Amino acid sequence: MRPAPSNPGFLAAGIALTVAMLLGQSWLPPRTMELTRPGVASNFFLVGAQQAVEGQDEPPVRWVDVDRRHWRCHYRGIDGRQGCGLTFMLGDAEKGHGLDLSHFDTLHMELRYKGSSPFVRVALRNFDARFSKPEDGNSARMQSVNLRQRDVAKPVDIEMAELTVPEWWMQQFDLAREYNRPSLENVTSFTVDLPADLSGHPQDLVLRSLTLKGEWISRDRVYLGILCLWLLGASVLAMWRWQELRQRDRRQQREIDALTARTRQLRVEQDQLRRLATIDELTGVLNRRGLETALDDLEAQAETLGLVLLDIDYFKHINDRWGHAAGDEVLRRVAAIVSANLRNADVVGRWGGEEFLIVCRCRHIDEPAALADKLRAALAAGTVDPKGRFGITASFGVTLVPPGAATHRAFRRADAALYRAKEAGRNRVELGNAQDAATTM
Ligand SMILES: Nc1nc2c(ncn2[C@@H]2O[C@H](COP(=O)(O)OP(=O)(O)OP(=O)(O)O)[C@@H](O)[C@H]2O)c(=O)[nH]1
Repeated sequence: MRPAPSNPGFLAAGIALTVAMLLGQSWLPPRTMELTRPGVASNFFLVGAQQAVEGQDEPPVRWVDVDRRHWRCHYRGIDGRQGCGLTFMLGDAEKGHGLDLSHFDTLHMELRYKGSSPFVRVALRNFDARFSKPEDGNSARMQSVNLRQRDVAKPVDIEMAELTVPEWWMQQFDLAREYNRPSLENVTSFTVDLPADLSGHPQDLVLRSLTLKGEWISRDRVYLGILCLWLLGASVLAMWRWQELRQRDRRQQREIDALTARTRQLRVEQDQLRRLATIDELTGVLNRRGLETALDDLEAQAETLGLVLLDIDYFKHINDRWGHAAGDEVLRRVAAIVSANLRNADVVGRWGGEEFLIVCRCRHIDEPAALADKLRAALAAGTVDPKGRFGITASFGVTLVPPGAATHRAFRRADAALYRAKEAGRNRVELGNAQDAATTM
């Protein structure tokens, strides 16, 4: 996954985009629609009496030059308000289908007017399917603005928001208020006319241009777009960061798991090494280091201990006669027979060569002495050669370690007793000095 963009980078990009959107909106050329251009309006025609009147050469309302949209009105002998205007039909007005002009803001008009009307009216009709009827052109909502004659002397921009629904139209149709709001979504006609009593005065009008202007994208939409962009950007950034954090979290979790597994493995290996360092590889019982550690622990508990030193008789002879491998096997068997005859709390280890040391908690020398004799009998009776070619015996030196006494001195006594057992003919148990025999708890 690519890294998330930095906050300052994101901010700079957002600001640049915002400025570009605002400038782009104001630099965009305006959206225009020239209503007088051929083909834009579906039709256009004059409004007013266009029939010749008896005794007059010309009709009251007539074209002077239709291509230049130049017309004249002159009502003679007819009082009251008379029509004098030009109407453009938009869309398919007969079916009630007009044009949506809601995106236009202004109407630019160039009109040359000479006449007596103080006002020029600009009006459009919006067909509203809720109440307008195609067969009644007047039922399309009238929306108009009156411009003073001097205001149209030069080109004029009319805001579409200036259009209002005239009172006479509201009264005529008597609709609920919400139907009387101006709207430009379905405009069916556009009219420029004179809202005054024109009788007796000639009116001369040339509509040079009538242009609708608007923005391609309204400022409100640009603001909304900018807001959406910021929200989108912030959401994307937040998601990105969240993903990043999740991935970092997973990565760290994996590292922690790997470290935990490695630590566990190291602990196992350490235990194995510690065990190997204190275990005799050949026999599986403690080695001398293991025995010394066990003795230290037992010594610290300040209890009376019995030491039994075991030495296989004529072991050299076995090696010489049956080979070193047979000697190794004897050592393994002796360790197994001894271990099988001990209590859980007793400790056995190989002190060196063919010599084993047994340590047990006891109250009297009789106890280790009895244990030594039991082992002596077990070894003498046991099968130490798998092929049954020979048997073995062992000699024992037994002594006590009183609470708080040093084991190395006691060990010397046990060794001396073992020596005496060997001297006395082997396959024997000898106790340490007379002091041992007398020691009790
Ligand atoms: N196979 C084998 N032999 C060993 C091992 N360690 C020591 N020995 C042998 O044990 C023999 C001990 O011989 P000695 O000290 O003379 O004792 P012994 O033959 O048992 O005679 P006594 O103790 O007097 O009865 C030596 O030949 C050593 O080489 C071992 O791990 N494996």
